[in-house]
Amino acid sequence: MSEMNVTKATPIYILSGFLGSGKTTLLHRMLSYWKDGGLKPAIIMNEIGDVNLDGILVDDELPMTEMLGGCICCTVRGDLSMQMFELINNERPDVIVIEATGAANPLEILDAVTEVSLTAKIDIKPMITVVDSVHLLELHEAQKGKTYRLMMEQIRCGSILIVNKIDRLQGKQLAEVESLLRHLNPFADLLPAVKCDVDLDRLTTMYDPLHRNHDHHEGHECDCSHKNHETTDNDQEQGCRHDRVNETHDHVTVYSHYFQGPVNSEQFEKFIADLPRDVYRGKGVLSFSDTSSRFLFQYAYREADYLKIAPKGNVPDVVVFIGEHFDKNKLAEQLRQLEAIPH
Ligand SMILES: Nc1nc2c(ncn2[C@@H]2O[C@H](COP(=O)(O)OP(=O)(O)OP(=O)(O)O)[C@@H](O)[C@H]2O)c(=O)[nH]1
Repeated sequence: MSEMNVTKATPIYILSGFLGSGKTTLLHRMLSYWKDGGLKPAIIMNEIGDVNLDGILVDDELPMTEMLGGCICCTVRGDLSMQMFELINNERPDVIVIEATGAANPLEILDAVTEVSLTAKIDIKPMITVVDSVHLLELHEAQKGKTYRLMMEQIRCGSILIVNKIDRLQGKQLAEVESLLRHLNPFADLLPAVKCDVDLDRLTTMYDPLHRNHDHHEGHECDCSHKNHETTDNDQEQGCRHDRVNETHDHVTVYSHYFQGPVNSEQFEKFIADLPRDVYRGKGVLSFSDTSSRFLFQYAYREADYLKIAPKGNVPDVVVFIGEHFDKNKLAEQLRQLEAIPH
């Protein structure tokens, strides 16, 4: 067993939410909360532009990695693994919080973050989406455009929805926003707030950390302006897609399994072949009891791929699965059984 297998997993919080919704406001609250609790948080800030104005206000003593000039869900995505690996190894933070750009597609961020599981032991916490309640109501009225579609995506992927800026709502508008959010994402917890002032004890402990909501049929819809997406007549169609999506509130689950020891390759391949259809993505680094090399494992659309690798440093043996509604306890049990087989 490598040393990494016994080190504690670093909790990772992902803050999603549309531009100006209040992510940085929440980030500051979370950082103060952890610091007051004697913990060392680290920050990964992502900006599409080349300057990180939000970062200027972050306490100098806290480790911060700035990923500028692109969106972590697409253009600078490849850098995330390395940056997070270095942050964990060099700074040994107690917790990492990632503030994504408002234009980022949340499932793509999740996919990028799970890649880090292959090099460092991490515990991906439920995604927190900050919703600008006023902006949501406005966009919902129009029900079209990329902004609306991306906001819907961020709402669907959040396990916790912070219903922010309620000071700017009037009359029955809060009830209206809450009902809309419950309709769009019946699985999430709603936390109404002004300036993201929520109970952080609750925020950091609530919910099953491995469950999220998502409909993956939507595909990648990053709204980064630098990617030159054009607004088309299809934007009207996206309003229709939104209705379709509402019928299928799929519940995205991530399961990371850090192996205690090598497993038999044929049995592992059989386990993969028998994976439920609801598991649609897998990746990992594996040591097999019957091969001398280690392997990088990839799984997508029911195709598995194994590539011989010789990773440098303490790379854990791990597999990560992303899917909808699959029973992660069952997968965990099956993998434990594979580990228990004598070789
Ligand atoms: N009225 C009101 N304003 C708020 C609230 N929360 C945040 N703001 C303001 O909204 C603006 C944007 O807040 P940020 O926390 O920077 O939002 P963000 O999501 O990080 O913004 P980007 O980094 O541009 O994506 C700031 O001027 C905040 O002071 C709120 O509950 N009510």
